[in-house]
Amino acid sequence: MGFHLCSQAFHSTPTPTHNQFLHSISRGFVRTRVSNLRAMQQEEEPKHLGKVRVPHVLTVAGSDSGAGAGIQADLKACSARGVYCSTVITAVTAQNTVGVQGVNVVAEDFVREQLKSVLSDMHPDVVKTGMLPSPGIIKVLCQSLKEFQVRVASVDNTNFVKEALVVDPVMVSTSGDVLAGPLILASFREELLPMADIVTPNLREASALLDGAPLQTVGDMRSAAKSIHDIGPRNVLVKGGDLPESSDAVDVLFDGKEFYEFRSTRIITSNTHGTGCTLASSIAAELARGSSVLSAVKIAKRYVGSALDYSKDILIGGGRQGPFDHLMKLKHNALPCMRRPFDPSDLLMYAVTDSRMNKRWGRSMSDAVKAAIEGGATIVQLREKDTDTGDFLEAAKTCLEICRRHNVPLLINDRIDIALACDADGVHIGQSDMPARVARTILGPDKIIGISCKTPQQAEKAWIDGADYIGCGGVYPTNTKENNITVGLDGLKTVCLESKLPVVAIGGIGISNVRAVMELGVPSLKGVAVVSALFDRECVLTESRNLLRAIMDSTKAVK
Ligand SMILES: Nc1ncnc2c1ncn2[C@@H]1O[C@H](COP(=O)(O)OP(=O)(O)OP(=O)(O)O)[C@@H](O)[C@H]1O
Ligand SMILES: Cc1ncc(CO)c(N)n1
Ligand SMILES: [Mg+2]
Repeated sequence: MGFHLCSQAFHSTPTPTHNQFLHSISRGFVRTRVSNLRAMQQEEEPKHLGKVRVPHVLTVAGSDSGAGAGIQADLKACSARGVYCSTVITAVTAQNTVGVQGVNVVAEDFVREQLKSVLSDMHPDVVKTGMLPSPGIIKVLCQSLKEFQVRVASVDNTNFVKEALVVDPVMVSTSGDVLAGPLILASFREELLPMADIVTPNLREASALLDGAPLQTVGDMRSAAKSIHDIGPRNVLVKGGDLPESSDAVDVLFDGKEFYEFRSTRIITSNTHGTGCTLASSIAAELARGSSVLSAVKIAKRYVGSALDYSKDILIGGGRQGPFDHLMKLKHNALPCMRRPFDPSDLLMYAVTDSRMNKRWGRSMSDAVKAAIEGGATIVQLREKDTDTGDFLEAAKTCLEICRRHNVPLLINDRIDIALACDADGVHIGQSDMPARVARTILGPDKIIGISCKTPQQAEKAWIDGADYIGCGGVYPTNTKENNITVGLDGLKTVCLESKLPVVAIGGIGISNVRAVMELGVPSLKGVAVVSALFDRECVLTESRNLLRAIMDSTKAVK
């Protein structure tokens, strides 16, 4: 009740919006005129100065308690595509991987109130509809769209356009559950479809919208698309996810003139719950970002295919049809050995690989890594300057398995692409590589970033840019790096004293001089990084054991 009292504020006539402005202008000028208007609004309202308007989809759909389809799928798909998503909920379903156990329809007046709240204030670029459980709710929706003058701009397949209406005529899900009965067919046909820029029925829904004859071939999908187009929507996409005996997942688009077939390899998986909602909301997201219908469908289909492929082997629920992972993140976090946060003491004995040395001694990258870890390496960096990218990636995946088994972090030198592709724990970058701040944005908040620094100024910048540690050197002359200036023990000490980040010393360090380095005794100095001392030797395991002992002895001596 409290909410209803508060909502009084909304009951005044809405102020003129850019929708009303758009209403008065002709097709084709939409893009420029919208931006002019936005500029005008920003001039009038200084509070908008310096702010950016983000692409925005409003979804009008049902909630799925299992969160694979419906509103939840729409939110995740839009977020994955970098688009804001507001939500008007039409029904709450009790649903899981087994099926739909119950449906609670939201009162028409309250659907109207939600629509008013969003449309009077937030101006979405695209409205996408999903489950509309009653003819009354469809009526309310169509009235609100008209009242707030949504969908007054036109979409054609060449211009960039905003303000589109995407209708996913949810009736029967892939699991066979009926989400909206035949009563709503007439409302779809008579009221909503004629307003739609694109409608996206699956096979059963396309058949229900027509004469009920089942669709069994791509030819049937084409004729259905054409007949549904006659009802009024500008574009029809008939989805073939459920086409029997098809090795491809084929969707057919008809724009009133041409047919387009979108084919992708069918992913063999039972995690397909919500593919339809996801496809429609990602089409809406791409339209909101300014794509044409054709490229929106192409990108959305590619996105659904990648998410299904990524999610093939995830297990959620015990039913026939599981959800998939829209953000493509879950699997990484579920590996048998959970990743732990970076701990500066990981820097104690830091092993850096070198492909030329491994070649010289006839060992693979993964054999070298395994021996170093078994000898006590506390962190590993793959530094492969002359290995082909494909081979590097495969070797990195193998090394990562070894590292995870031993709970040792694995970093990649320079190659952020390789680190992302194999989901390594982080990267180590130099002063002339990708700027650390950009690397942090790409890699996200969790990955470890280390930066090579020779001066206190560089160490300060590394801290500001969000690095986790710095590597300081060369401490001694080394031949693993050409033209490298040697900073010496004094240079190392100066940087360590100033650095707010933990430091690992690097450059020409081995069993003979490690004591001199560790005996500097500066608290930020956490360990030594070594290349030749481990890998340019006959037995990596023995060298690692001996070096670790020397490091431990010298740290004890300091204490
Ligand atoms: N196994 C699969 N592999 C690849 N793409 C698929 C697969 N299943 C569905 N798709 C694609 O997913 C999109 C949605 O199609 P689908 O026919 O499954 O919709 P839907 O039945 O409305 O979905 P749902 O009811 O499960 O939400 C289409 O682009 C389709 O080609
Ligand atoms: C709430 C809801 N909307 C749509 C679908 C279609 O998959 C579903 N299963 N549940
Ligand atoms: Mg399906």
